[in-house]
Amino acid sequence: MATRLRPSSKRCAVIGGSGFLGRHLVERLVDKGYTVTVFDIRQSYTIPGVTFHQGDLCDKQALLKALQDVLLVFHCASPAPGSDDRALFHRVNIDGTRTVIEACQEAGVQRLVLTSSASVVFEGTDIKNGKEDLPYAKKPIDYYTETKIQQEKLVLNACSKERGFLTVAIRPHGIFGPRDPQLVPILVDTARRGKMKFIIGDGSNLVDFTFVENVVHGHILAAECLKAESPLCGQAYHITNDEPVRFWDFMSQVLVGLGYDAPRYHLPYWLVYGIAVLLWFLTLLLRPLVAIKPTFTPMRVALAGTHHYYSCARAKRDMGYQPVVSLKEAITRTVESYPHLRRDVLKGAKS
Ligand SMILES: NC(=O)C1=CN([C@@H]2O[C@H](COP(=O)(O)OP(=O)(O)OC[C@H]3O[C@@H](n4cnc5c(N)ncnc54)[C@H](O)[C@@H]3O)[C@@H](O)[C@H]2O)C=CC1
Ligand SMILES: CC(C)=CCC[C@@H](C)[C@H]1CC[C@H]2C3=C(CC[C@]12C)[C@@]1(C)CCC(=O)C[C@@H]1CC3
Repeated sequence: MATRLRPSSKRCAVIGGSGFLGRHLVERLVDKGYTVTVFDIRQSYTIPGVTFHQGDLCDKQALLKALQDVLLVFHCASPAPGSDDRALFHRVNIDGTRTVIEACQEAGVQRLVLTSSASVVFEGTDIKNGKEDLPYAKKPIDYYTETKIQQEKLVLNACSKERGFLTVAIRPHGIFGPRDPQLVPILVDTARRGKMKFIIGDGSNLVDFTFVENVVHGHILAAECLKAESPLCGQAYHITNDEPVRFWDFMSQVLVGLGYDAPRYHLPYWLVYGIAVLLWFLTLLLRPLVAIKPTFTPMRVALAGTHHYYSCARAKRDMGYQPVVSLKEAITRTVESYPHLRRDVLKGAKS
């Protein structure tokens, strides 16, 4: 008679494993000796030993196939925050997460680690050293964030010691690092279009930017500490670099590192915010006629002009979290990883 081997605790699945964070997570898990299955709607790379399942997380049957013999699941899939497709956010982040939970429970998964976001408590006004007990935003800054709130609630409420299904949510903030398709590319594109000359507000607002390897470290620690008797069950944890930095200093360091000028001229915060809101209304009105994507959305202006940094004391206390890469080293490594976005290289390519 064939005997079925017990699933190994070092076998895991990463839903969204083809994305920026997901791929870094997969690489670290492989380094640490995990056997990894990736589930994603696209496959963007190959790594020996990593199995890929291409599918939509809203498809329970496809998920069930990928989750066979898996005891630990990381869920870091989401549509990109820049999308304005509300139906897609709802379908993937809310309905899809419900499907992920059901599939995990049916497949006998024991631990689910969700990548949430620190922005679930952000309403566009200052947050200084915010703790996890801040209430969810009543008026989330955009629809993406609204669906991240619902997603986090679904995952945390599904935690059940009785059923042997444990869940935890990691709330990173401002993830950056090599291969990030958002932060540095948006910044460089804005600079190249001559729109990075201005500092919104007085430039003193502190923000968390978190190096991707620290976010990965937080996820793996959470997975390894998530046990029935641990305080992590059904809880959310901020994971940051624990080094809040002036938003405009961070932007300037990246820009100057890539050969661009740092922004210099100040504009009043409320003026820019007001213009962004007006532009947003205009794009809504004109949507049936033309699709415009403004650089200055209210959300981006709020992110650029307010304090938003979070305490990771809870993660330090409950899982012994400490960032593994300092902000200084993280910025250097990130800048070095984008040689193709350097001003001299892009200029050379044009001429
Ligand atoms: N990048 C950031 O600064 C922050 C990101 N987060 C969260 O971290 C997670 C990962 O973000 P990133 O790696 O930056 O995004 P990403 O866009 O690089 O990766 C997301 C992945 O999810 C996959 N995906 C999307 N819809 C899917 C579906 N229906 N079925 C299967 N796979 C699907 C995509 O193909 C992609 O590979 C997301 O949940 C995001 O909300 C939270 C805070 C900050
Ligand atoms: C800490 C945190 C949550 C960062 C989020 C990352 C992105 C939302 C930022 C990456 C590049 C930023 C950026 C702006 C806003 C925020 C980002 C998109 C501006 C549009 C703000 C207004 C400007 O003057 C230009 C900026 C370009 C870069």
